[in-house]
Amino acid sequence: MESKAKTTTPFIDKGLLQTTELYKYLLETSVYPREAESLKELRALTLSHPWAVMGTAPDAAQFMAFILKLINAKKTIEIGVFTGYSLLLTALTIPDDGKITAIDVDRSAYEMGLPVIEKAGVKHKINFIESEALPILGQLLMQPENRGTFDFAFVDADKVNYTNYHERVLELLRPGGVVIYDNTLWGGSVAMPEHLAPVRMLGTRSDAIEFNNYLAADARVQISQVPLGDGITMCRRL
Ligand SMILES: C[S@@+](CC[C@H](N)C(=O)[O-])C[C@H]1O[C@@H](n2cnc3c(N)ncnc32)[C@H](O)[C@@H]1O
Repeated sequence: MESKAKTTTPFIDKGLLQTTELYKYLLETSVYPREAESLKELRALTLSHPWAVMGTAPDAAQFMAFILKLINAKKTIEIGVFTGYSLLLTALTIPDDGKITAIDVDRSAYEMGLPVIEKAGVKHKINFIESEALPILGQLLMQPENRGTFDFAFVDADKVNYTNYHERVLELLRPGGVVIYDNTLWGGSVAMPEHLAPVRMLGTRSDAIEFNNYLAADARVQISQVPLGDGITMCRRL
């Protein structure tokens, strides 16, 4: 009888980030020494928020700044602002006449980081919209001047909607534009057997697994899964 066992593609194990020490080394050697003072301040301020863990990881953010510069991003959108670490990073990186449409249901967290953003002199680049993201994306798409005009998007909100965001963001991006999704490895739980994954992670774990498979099969984008922070997936619109 034919075996039903799942075949695995042979692979060479180059998984490097196996220890907390290695992650600390990466942060302390390459990330913190190059992190802007205002970003350090915002990160420190955010530690007093009960959901501080939600802030974008500085190593992933540093990579995001690299991409923003590489593609000369000027018109960007962010879904999921929280206290504004990734927002401030984007605002510091794009040119002075660049614009960020930033959407979050929670204005209070944004307001916590706002004094740091103001002090950094980049608030004029930000249009913060307090709302559920999907209706705003729908409104943006109704205006023809927005379609295919965004250089960059960062999506870091409710994972259950990532597929919905992807469909809309792709219509906003210009060809060659980039969207980055955060938390696509969800604490490593995507590769754990379900019974071993912490119960509190199960819902988002299955959202992330579904979304990762969906992106892997999406011929409209070039993708790269980058194991920085909590896992980010970079997609370039073809
Ligand atoms: C992981 S945090 C974002 C972290 C942020 N990028 C940073 O660097 O600190 C997720 C944010 O998404 C927001 N959010 C969750 N669901 C949302 C939705 N449906 N529409 C808009 N924002 C949402 C939450 O209020 C929260 O502030």
